[in-house]
Amino acid sequence: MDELVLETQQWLRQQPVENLYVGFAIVVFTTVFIVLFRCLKRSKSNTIILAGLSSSGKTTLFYQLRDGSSHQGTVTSMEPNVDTFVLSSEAHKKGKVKPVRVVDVPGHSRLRPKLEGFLPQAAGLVFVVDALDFLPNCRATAEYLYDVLTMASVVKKKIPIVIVCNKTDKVTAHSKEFIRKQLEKEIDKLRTSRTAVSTADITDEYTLGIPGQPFAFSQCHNKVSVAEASGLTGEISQIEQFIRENVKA
Ligand SMILES: Nc1nc2c(ncn2[C@@H]2O[C@H](COP(=O)(O)OP(=O)(O)OP(=O)(O)O)[C@@H](O)[C@H]2O)c(=O)[nH]1
Ligand SMILES: [Mg+2]
Repeated sequence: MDELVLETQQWLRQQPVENLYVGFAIVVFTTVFIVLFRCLKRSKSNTIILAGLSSSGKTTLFYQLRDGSSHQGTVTSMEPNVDTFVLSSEAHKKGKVKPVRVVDVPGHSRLRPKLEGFLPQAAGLVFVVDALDFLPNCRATAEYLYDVLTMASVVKKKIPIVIVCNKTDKVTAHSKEFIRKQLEKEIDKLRTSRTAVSTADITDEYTLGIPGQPFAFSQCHNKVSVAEASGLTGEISQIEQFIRENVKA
């Protein structure tokens, strides 16, 4: 060890002083660059998006995440709710807790296009499904989810998605396994009909799954998981876990 230090010192003495300055400058620049790059990367990726059909419970979940209460009596949202806050469940934690920027995109079909504007900054997307009133909305839910899964930024950035079966406080709510299977079946049907129409004119639409195999969420390039929650009673731990996995503290 000592020999190595001596050899290094000798070698350094033999070098022209300019070389040493240049070497030192390179080390400093690289360090600054790495630190800046990390800061920029981090500051970009604390956005979590809530999307899903109207009435699925996004705004209720938004308030539950922020305030720990459901603010009884939400109405259909006409504008996205955007706020940056420390999750209510983490507010008591001492030390540094990273705030999360949560965007609640209204489910009304005319307001849905606003989703695309938020996607480039998204660290994760929570797709909220009404597990109570699921069957009549199954097709519409699958269509919206299909659109989300084939959006260019979701595919290219591999944005992780959690499908949240909400309203599980009611006994008649469907299980997450049932909802997952129904959505996979419905997306499988959509895949066949949509690729038949599109091939030529829609260029930025990505095809889903593996051709010739029934569609499953596990075939997506981004991580797609399924969870349960109740925005009304505050059972949102699975959503909080998803947020913490994707917005590092
Ligand atoms: N039982 C039950 N009802 C819920 C739950 N979450 C929301 N609701 C009810 O569902 C209705 C719609 O909730 P919102 O949060 O306004 O739905 P949204 O997804 O924001 O709807 P848009 O703003 O139209 O896109 C409200 O009457 C809520 O009280 C839940 O976990 N359980
Ligand atoms: Mg709303």
